[in-house]
Amino acid sequence: MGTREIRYIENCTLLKIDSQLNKTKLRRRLLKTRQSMTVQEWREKSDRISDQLQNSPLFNQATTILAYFSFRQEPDLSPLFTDSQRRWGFPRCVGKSLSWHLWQPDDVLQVGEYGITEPHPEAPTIDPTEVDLIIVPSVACDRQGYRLGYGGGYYDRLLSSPAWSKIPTMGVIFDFAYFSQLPFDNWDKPLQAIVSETHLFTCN
Ligand SMILES: Nc1nc2c(c(=O)[nH]1)N(C=O)[C@@H](CNc1ccc(C(=O)N[C@@H](CCC(=O)O)C(=O)O)cc1)CN2
Ligand SMILES: Nc1ncnc2c1ncn2[C@@H]1O[C@H](COP(=O)(O)OP(=O)(O)OP(=O)(O)O)[C@@H](O)[C@H]1O
Repeated sequence: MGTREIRYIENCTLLKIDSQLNKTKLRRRLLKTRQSMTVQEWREKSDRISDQLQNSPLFNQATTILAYFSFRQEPDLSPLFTDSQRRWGFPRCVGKSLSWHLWQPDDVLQVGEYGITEPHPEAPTIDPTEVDLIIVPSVACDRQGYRLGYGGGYYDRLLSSPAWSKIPTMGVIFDFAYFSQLPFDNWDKPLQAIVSETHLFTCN
């Protein structure tokens, strides 16, 4: 291999490390901002996000929706989960993957890995062919639909697998976490839409 190729590979490696460092720094800053919201501000903004969702065609056309239980002051969409016209699925962390289970109000919940609320492992599982929409919890999103998560790669892996990759995805954030451009890596898969308390963005 010539010097030029070696330099190219070194530069790619450096760019990759740099993007990871930037992601880590940005993640830390945004999580701090999110957790500095008062509970009242969090409740009000979360409810406005639920209203925005209910105005979106992707949401209105969906019967089976994958969502999440709010953790670390993520937008709390739980008022929507009582809508009995829809089927709601929630994730359990199983090793490096997510397993998806149906959940209805009054079904038992438990605390899983990372302290996140999860459905019971024996709750009925959901197959990707049944899913109309994946609501993706995000630390930040950008105009192109790129997303910053907690760094576990769970949604990156899910959305890169053929069975799941065709399902429409919608990122959920508060306005302060919307950017024109986030650092991204070659494994990141852009989202189709993003919802915040004031906007419903369709990504290119
Ligand atoms: N509400 C909710 N549920 C979710 C997700 C989410 O983003 N939100 N996930 C979306 O993926 C999965 C959980 N992913 C997570 C990944 C990492 C950490 C975490 O605490 N990481 C440590 C660093 C760990 C390390 O360095 O290895 C940290 O941030 O301190 C938490 C959740 C599944 N369930
Ligand atoms: N398709 C994939 N297959 C295998 N590993 C992957 C894949 N996508 C991402 N990863 C791994 O996951 C790790 C986390 O990636 P990244 O920092 O982009 O996470 P994130 O998007 O913030 O997290 P999450 O998806 O859990 O919310 C990376 O170390 C990466 O190597």
